[in-house]
Amino acid sequence: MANPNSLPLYEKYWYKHNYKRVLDSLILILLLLLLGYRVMYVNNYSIPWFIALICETWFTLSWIFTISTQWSPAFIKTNPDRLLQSVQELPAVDLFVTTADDELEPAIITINTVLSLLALDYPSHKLACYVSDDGCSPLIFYALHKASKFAKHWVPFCKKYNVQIRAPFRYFCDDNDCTTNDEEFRQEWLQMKDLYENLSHKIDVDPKSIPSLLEEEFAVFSNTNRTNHPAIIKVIWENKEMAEDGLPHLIYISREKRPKQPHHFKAGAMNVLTRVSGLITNAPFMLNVDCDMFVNNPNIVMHALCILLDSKGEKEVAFAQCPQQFYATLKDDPFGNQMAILYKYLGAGLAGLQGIFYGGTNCFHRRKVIYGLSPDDVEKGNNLSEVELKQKFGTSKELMKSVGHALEDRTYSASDISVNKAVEEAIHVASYGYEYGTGWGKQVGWMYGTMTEDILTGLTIHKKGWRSELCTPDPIAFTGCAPIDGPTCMAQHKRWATGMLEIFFSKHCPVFGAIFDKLSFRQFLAYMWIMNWGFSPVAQVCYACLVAYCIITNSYFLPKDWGMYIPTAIFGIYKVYTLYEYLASGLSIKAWWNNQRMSRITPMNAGFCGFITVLLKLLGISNTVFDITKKELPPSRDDRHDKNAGRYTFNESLVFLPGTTILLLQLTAIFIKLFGFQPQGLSRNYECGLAEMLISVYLIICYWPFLRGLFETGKFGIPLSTICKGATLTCIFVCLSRRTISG
Ligand SMILES: O=c1ccn([C@@H]2O[C@H](COP(=O)(O)OP(=O)(O)O[C@H]3O[C@H](CO)[C@@H](O)[C@H](O)[C@H]3O)[C@@H](O)[C@H]2O)c(=O)[nH]1
Ligand SMILES: [Mn+2]
Repeated sequence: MANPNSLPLYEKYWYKHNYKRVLDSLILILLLLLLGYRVMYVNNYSIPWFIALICETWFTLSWIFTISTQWSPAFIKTNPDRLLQSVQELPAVDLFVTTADDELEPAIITINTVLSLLALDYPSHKLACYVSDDGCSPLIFYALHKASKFAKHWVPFCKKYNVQIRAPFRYFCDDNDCTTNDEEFRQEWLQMKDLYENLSHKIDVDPKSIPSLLEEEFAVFSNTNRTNHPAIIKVIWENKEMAEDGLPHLIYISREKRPKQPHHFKAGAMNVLTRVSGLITNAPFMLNVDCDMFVNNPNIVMHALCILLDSKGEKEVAFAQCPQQFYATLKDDPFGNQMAILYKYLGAGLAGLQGIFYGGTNCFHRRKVIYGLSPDDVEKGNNLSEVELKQKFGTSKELMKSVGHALEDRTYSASDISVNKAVEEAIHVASYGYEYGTGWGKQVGWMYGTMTEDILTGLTIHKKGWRSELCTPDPIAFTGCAPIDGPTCMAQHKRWATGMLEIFFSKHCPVFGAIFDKLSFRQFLAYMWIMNWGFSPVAQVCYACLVAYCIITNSYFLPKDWGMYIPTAIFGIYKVYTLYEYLASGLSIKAWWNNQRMSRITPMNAGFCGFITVLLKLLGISNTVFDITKKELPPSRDDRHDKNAGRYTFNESLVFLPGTTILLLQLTAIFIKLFGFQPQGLSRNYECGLAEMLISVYLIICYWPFLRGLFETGKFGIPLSTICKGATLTCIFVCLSRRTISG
């Protein structure tokens, strides 16, 4: 407990962005004006008019979500030096890492993340690292084994020389040579580099050869495969003496999986981690990271605890989320997925509301909040009866006891813990049947039913009235890898769009949260902003089709007289304004343009497919799955200058079909117009004008990577089958459009 009289452990400051408010409002006024104009003047009750009205109304709503979210940005400053004075004893923190596939998530990446966690600047006996492996991979287990041996040298080295980047692959990457005169350091540095290279060679093995390498340890992995195996929990390293400068416990967990039994993807893995750690260390705080997100600021636990242990924060703040940032990124953000501007404005905007969304990784949670406690319950403590505990948390007596402890803020003392004894019970709570009929995934833990368990879990917490904080120390807390190819970016975005819609069409919909629960109104609008990742693609696709339709049928949907100034002004102001934001953040014009064009490409392909996927799910035709994002080590120095780095790539996936179709449609429309194949005979006032043509050309420019893809082969080309499907859809569209006017 923090001393209530001490100085605040963190303070909040507000940005002054008056110019931004003026521009945001100006665009909103223009959008409303456009809607007004449409209703008053271009009102011809035609289909294009109606579709345009709906799309533009949606764009206006989207803009309201956006400006409300970024209206009052804030940031916080943490004071870790005050922390030690204000608490008697630092609390324990459990560290969770999830991995699920040793091919898409190479073992070397996972162990680097683990090593960076083991080397955190925090008393080691207060930390315990749990790695959940949903792939049940002996390779990951073997690599962790080897990594824990290396850690015995690595962790003291980092602490002795106060190394900042404690993931060895980044520390020893080829831009980072040892250039010091300190001979002792040089020697140790070289030795460490050698040890690390040795480690990476050792784990770079054929997974099939692992059994012989692990011998008796391997017995548990025999006859297992990733979808059919019992729970495996192995203590790889135990800090038996509970030494402050030793190594934290390191525990490997692969929860039980059986064919056809739902396992709820990452959320399921997180719940097993929560239960298993509850039995072993039961720390009041839990940090969770994805396997690629290593620690970039070794002091981060202290910063996060400033928020969570502050006398005010303790009562109000449920979790401290650090931004997702990326290392060794491609220059100028060619895939528009580095999210720098997003965090800067929308992240800060959320920080000024009820709080940042939970992002699935880089987040410090309070265990009791994950166990379902609301701010009102805090004073009361654990008021659950045994029956309720059993109903919510399952039948394990040991677990119920540990939950009771957590809810009452009573922590285990070091002597309570016998890691090996707890493992037996842990295997029980990691079995697939354990959750059956309990509250896991519904009332407590990470929430089920969506591909974006992070947003839903955060929403459930905010709905109870908790707040959250964005923790942005310098240097930044964690960095990970951003996808560097077209298909991976699309798959990731499609999953997000799908997940948002799954939440929206469930009983967890933020609308109910605002009406019946304690979601503040503007936080609700912020959640709508992110839910819109699933809806706005539909409006965008309709608009794009509408443009082509008008050109093909020689009709119009945009104003012809002075009214044309309204959309022109919206477009112009928006472009200049976003460009300014990029330049002011030190980003390039190219980065701005890449993001502009990707904000047309990604939603219209991945987002639109996400929408269709959810539609199919709602109709009961198919179910949604979590496609894991491929993680790659950053390219070496030579490959980085490869001229193809950052070029858009494609694969056979249907996710590229909407974009291909839209491009072909625009090309066909322009062709029809240029060669005069449009139907004639309408009065000039009703004909398709320049404006429709310009939008169509703009879309083609945005789709430049696809246009190139039409003529390329290999991974840079759009597969012929996708082109054929796109062409067929285009023909159907053109024929149907013509029908509407002749018929
Ligand atoms: O069945 C599964 C599937 C995934 N994971 C893990 O979940 C994490 C996130 O998966 P990833 O493929 O890296 O997804 P991203 O798109 O990079 O993840 C973002 O979006 C996810 C929600 O869609 C969040 O869970 C993540 O934290 C957030 O970083 C990884 O560590 C995986 O190993 C599992 O443990 N079990
Ligand atoms: Mn990721």
